[in-house]
Amino acid sequence: MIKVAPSILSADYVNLEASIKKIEHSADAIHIDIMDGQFVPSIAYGPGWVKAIRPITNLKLDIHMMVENPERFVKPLADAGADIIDVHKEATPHIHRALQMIHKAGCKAGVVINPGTSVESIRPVLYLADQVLVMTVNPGFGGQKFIPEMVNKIQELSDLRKKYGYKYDIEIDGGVNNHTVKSAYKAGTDVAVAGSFVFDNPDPAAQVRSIKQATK
Ligand SMILES: O=C(CO)[C@H](O)[C@H](O)COP(=O)(O)O
Ligand SMILES: [Fe+2]
Repeated sequence: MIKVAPSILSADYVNLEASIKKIEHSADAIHIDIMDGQFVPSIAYGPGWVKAIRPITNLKLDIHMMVENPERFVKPLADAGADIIDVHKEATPHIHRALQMIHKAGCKAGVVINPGTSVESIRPVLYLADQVLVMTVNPGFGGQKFIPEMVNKIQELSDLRKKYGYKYDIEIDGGVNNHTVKSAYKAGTDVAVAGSFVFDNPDPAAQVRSIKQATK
């Protein structure tokens, strides 16, 4: 069964703790999107939020940095209590160094690729990755439509993992619901991020369970 990391980009910002408590027993991690208004048009969250969220849940915190030169925020995020830090290949000329910095800071390291970026382009750093996040929408906003063509990349990553014994988890983010998750799971996805499908509903925990149920 797939693991689910609800994205709090779609949660109730004023009652964030209550939103988190609703999914705490059905989810496997919390996905926190950090947006800088440069790499993506929106602005969202930051290390201060991670620090505030850390003590209110035991769930792992999966931090998706949509930030130019993400190296700047690795240490502040690790100090704030991040478990996994995901950096975009497109956001730095030094993706290898960024992943090394994340490990040095004591966190798991994720590499993220946009819909327009190939698996081939991150081949040289796959041996360093604890997670590969395949964007299934263009980053920056919740509530967009899943791009089915991205499933080929999941298959490619799954094949490479098998062939070379890599240890990364494959995560997807964007437009995930209890239908779109099916083909992605079949191709080898381990973790599904879901924002609007989970939180734009009066029963977020049931939504998380329905994603899991769809992959049983
Ligand atoms: O990184 C993201 C957008 O850039 C998000 O994680 C986003 O919250 C996904 O939302 P949805 O499940 O509604 O597509
Ligand atoms: Fe995300």
